[in-house]
Amino acid sequence: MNARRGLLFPSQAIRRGIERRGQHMMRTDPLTRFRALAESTVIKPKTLITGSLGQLGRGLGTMLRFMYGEESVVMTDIVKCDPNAPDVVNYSFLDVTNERAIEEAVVNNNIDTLVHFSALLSAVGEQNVPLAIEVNANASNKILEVARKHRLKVFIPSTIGAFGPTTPLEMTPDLTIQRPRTIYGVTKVYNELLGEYYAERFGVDFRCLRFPGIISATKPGGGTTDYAIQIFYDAILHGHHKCYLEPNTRLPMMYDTDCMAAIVFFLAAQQEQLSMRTYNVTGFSFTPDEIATAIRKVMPDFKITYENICPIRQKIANSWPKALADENARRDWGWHNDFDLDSTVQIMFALLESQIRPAEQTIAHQSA
Ligand SMILES: NC(=O)C1=CN([C@@H]2O[C@H](COP(=O)(O)OP(=O)(O)OC[C@H]3O[C@@H](n4cnc5c(N)ncnc54)[C@H](O)[C@@H]3O)[C@@H](O)[C@H]2O)C=CC1
Ligand SMILES: CC(=O)[C@H](N)C(=O)O
Repeated sequence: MNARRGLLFPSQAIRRGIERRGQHMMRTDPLTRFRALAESTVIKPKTLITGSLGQLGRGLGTMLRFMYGEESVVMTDIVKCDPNAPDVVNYSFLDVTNERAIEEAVVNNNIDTLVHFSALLSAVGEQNVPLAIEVNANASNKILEVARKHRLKVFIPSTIGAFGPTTPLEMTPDLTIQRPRTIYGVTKVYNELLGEYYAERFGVDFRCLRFPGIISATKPGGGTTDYAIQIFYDAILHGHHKCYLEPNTRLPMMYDTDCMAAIVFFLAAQQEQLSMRTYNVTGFSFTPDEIATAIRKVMPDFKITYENICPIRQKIANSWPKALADENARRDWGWHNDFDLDSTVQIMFALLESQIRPAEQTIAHQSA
């Protein structure tokens, strides 16, 4: 499940991704929105990202650099980073289970905003429950304490995994039953409640978005929605994806750039605009059968088969919302998504073709 570690990673930088995203965005205009937001921000944020070498961290680091400059981001994680990785800047080791180390990084870098991405996702969390509690819950106590002491804005993402089988699963609202049955979900509900408590009790500017599965041209970290990324790698490399979920499993998803937009626009919103601290945001919903149909519009011979259903991930997926209601985010701070399923398929093919094909050509050249 930790497939990202040994597999293709976006090599020729996110720079190329940003350019391509930019071309694509000209149609829908978010790049202009990002620029306009940056230009209208008088005091540029200085952000420390934990778990920044994961699926979401590199993209956010790139977006923040693009908006606020090279020195606006400090990227941290516990894994070794390729010194030539063009999408990683100002990188240092930071284990979020160590409160003193978090505090030192904040003080030494004059940080005003913490984005806390470190986590074990839903499937890997089930394989190591004590570690999931340590990283997903106990580390959040430390992050919030540092935020309280140093008066930081703090963003901790939540997830559709914070809901469970007793939640109304069609158009799930912000406030509803939350009885998740995974350790991932339990710790995410804890984060939501603890952050809201710190906001109320100590005035910490805590902000949280419940994301659906995020689709990006970066390898995923061991979740239930990972198939919706792996399917593109498999399509390009093999023309065939063996899906671990059943064909009619409907889940909400969102394209990467919309996820980054949600974070930067939510963080830039004035506190008075926010009627809540934890909002749902979403893109679009589909089943494995439906994404396969969308891929066939680009690759008519693409095949999907359902030979290796994963009982753990299937059970988790069955307990998650099929679609999220996000009208509160839309109303309060102007959230909207720009990407639908078809535009996500198009941009994923464009980005992954440029990652994978040159790598294949290099290998062919070396072995000739
Ligand atoms: N990717 C998705 O579809 C979604 C992600 N989220 C949330 O967004 C956040 C980021 O997710 P991803 O980037 O996908 O996760 P990921 O699994 O790709 O990355 C997590 C990172 O945390 C790091 N980490 C683990 N233990 C650590 C420790 N002790 N100290 C510091 N870093 C540590 C890992 O090395 C890894 O790079 C997570 O909180 C996740 O719950 C929420 C909903 C959807
Ligand atoms: C939706 C998520 O939180 C994540 N992608 C997972 O599947 O665990």
